[in-house]
Amino acid sequence: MSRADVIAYLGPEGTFTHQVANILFPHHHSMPFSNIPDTIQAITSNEEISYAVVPIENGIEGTVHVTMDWLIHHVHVPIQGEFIFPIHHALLVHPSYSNLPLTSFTKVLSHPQALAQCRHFIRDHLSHAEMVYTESTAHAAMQIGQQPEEAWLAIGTADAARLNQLSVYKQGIEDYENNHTRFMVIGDRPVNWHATNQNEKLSMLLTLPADYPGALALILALFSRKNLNLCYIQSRPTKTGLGNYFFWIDCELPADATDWIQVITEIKDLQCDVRILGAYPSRIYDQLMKSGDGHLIMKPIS
Ligand SMILES: O=C(O)C(=O)Cc1ccccc1
Repeated sequence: MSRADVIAYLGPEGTFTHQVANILFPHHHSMPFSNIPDTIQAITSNEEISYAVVPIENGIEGTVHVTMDWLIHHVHVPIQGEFIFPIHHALLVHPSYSNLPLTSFTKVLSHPQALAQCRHFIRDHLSHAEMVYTESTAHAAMQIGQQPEEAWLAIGTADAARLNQLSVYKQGIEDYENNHTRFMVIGDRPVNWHATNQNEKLSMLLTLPADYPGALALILALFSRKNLNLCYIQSRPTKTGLGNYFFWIDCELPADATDWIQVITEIKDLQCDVRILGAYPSRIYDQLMKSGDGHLIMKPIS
């Protein structure tokens, strides 16, 4: 199998990331990894893997810190694309317990992001149950499927219910209706998403010079001067000491944007360290279209 054939995703089968990998790469083989660091690391450690798909940000719970930190500190492989996907959580149960009231369940298992996105539901209906964090939602589904003697619940996808012979106790338990997660595609080669302009977003990591009052404000003004729209900014610890941060910044790149290279030069002139994390296309699930063979494909941008 050649390097370009396999997509790494946060597994096991039936995770949200698996759904995204199938939509983005319908003709590729995919391979599950048991946690986010292993999924990202697979790009450098496993020759078969050409891209890794991982969640990075959610509209309710915010940044997936482990993804961001792994890309900052451990694997220097560029971002090649982003995909925004709607997230609807289902409450999953072993079929023998599907008629029990919620008060009978002693544990609710899921990925920390999923539990956090359903916090209101859990507070209102499952405050008596112990919350158990798992590496992924499908991992939680698998665990309750393997322990039929326990009255436990999992939060995850309806796919995970089917794959683990579970029932859906309740659908759509996320706290807010408009729940989307941003997934990143990491790899060494650009993706081919039928775009006329491949680079629509730019991600970078900045380290501000020490003792330079107003450095961040000056940098943000440089983007503004070139009319580059910032869409995300997040500070993350450098892990070298309290108070030391990297700034992860995303900006939009309009079709005619050539100014960004100049902005980077100007940022560096302020004694700032800049690492480009990727210049890449961004796609939204709701704007996909069906191809001739029934697969969802990326619409060409106009
Ligand atoms: O655990 C999963 O299914 C994942 O793909 C991670 C995740 C968890 C919750 C929302 C979006 C992605």
